[in-house]
Amino acid sequence: TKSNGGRSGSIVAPLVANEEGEEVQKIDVNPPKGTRDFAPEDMRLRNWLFNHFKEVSRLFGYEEVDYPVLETEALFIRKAGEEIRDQLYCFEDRGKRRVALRPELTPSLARLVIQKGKSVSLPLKWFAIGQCWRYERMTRGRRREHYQWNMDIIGVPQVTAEAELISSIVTFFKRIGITASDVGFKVSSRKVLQEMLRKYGVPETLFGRVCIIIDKIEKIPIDEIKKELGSTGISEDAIEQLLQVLSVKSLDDLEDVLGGAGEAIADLKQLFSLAEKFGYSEWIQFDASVVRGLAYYTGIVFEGFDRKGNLRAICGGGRYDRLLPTYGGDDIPACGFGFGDAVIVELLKEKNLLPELGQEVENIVCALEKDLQGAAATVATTLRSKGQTVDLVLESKPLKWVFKRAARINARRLILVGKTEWEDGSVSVKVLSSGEQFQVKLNDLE
Ligand SMILES: CC(=O)Nc1cnc2ccccc2c1
Repeated sequence: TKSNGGRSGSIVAPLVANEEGEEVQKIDVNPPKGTRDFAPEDMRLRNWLFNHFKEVSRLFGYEEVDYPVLETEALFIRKAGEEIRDQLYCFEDRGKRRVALRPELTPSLARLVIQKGKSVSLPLKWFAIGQCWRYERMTRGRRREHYQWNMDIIGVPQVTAEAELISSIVTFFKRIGITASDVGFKVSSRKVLQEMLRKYGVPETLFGRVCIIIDKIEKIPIDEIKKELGSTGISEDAIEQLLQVLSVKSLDDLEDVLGGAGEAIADLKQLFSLAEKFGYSEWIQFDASVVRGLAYYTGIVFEGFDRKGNLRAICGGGRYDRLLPTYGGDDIPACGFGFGDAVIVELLKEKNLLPELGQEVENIVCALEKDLQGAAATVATTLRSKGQTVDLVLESKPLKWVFKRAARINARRLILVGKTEWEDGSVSVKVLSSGEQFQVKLNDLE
């Protein structure tokens, strides 16, 4: 294979002749850089995963929504220095409009909630599974698209909302065989930072930016973090105190630093007590260093991690009470999470929990001679009308070929349409697992 993954891009593609004998460029049959095809086997795994997402969302009473993958660029323009902004897949369309492929779903949710206005009654519990995009300049071979499952609760200010969201993710993990010894949730609240910044007189307007810088605490050297914080105008002393509070190991220690009166402590205590009631205490731990990399979070934030520490965050979410007003919407509280389709598959591979999903067809129907092709079509249609899945052999093929195909598509039964049987409306059936063979009237076949 060529160094560029077989892409014809820069290397001159071989010339091939078309029907008219003209020399044409062989097209690049690979999908665009950073994107994936879903051939049948991949699509079966994707559907298995998404069906679990949907089943959990239904269990929790959430309604499915969706939005265009294309949005105005303005929906995602935030000045907090987020990576998601630097990698926005944006362009000018033919109408000279600035547009973008969505990098996440939450802004679209906010837009739709505002659009619906008074016509919807709160609280709203919505879920979506949508493809999200990013454009990385020097793509490090990283993907430019992934699918995200989102669940959001709009209109509930209490921490019971965040507690329920975490419960839905725990429910999902349990369904696919992931346990609390495989993964956990780091939980904190951005109100910790908010209260610290207030204590040091740092203007609220810097809140988002400070969070984004601190989210990089494990990705870039601490001196770089301090430098970036300093460049926002925060004093050295305040920076020291901030970083100090982020290394606090327990809620009690946090209470010593913040005092017991603040909302951060109250929220976190309530969340941990609700975790008990939801039955997922063993899944969550307080971790003051969790801030998440999206500017709009304002309260509880959480992220799912693999306890072996080999993988990036599995999922993440939190409260975003100020997002709707930033788009000119009413002051409606909200919280939600995003769960990508990539890391979870890596985790399942590591745990050997990937399901074995083969094609499943009940019947393969085949005419034993050319002029019975119509009869075979009738047999297939009769079975299909009874809800039976049928692979109809569409051209005359030797029996050997039919048996091979039957095995490949994992058919349960082979239905042969032969001349003599068909004269009295019968077909012959071969159960492929047992080899059992019998004749039956078509109308008695189910
Ligand atoms: C592990 C992975 O595929 N991450 C990923 C892939 N594509 C994205 C596209 C948009 C935003 C975030 C993305 C994140």
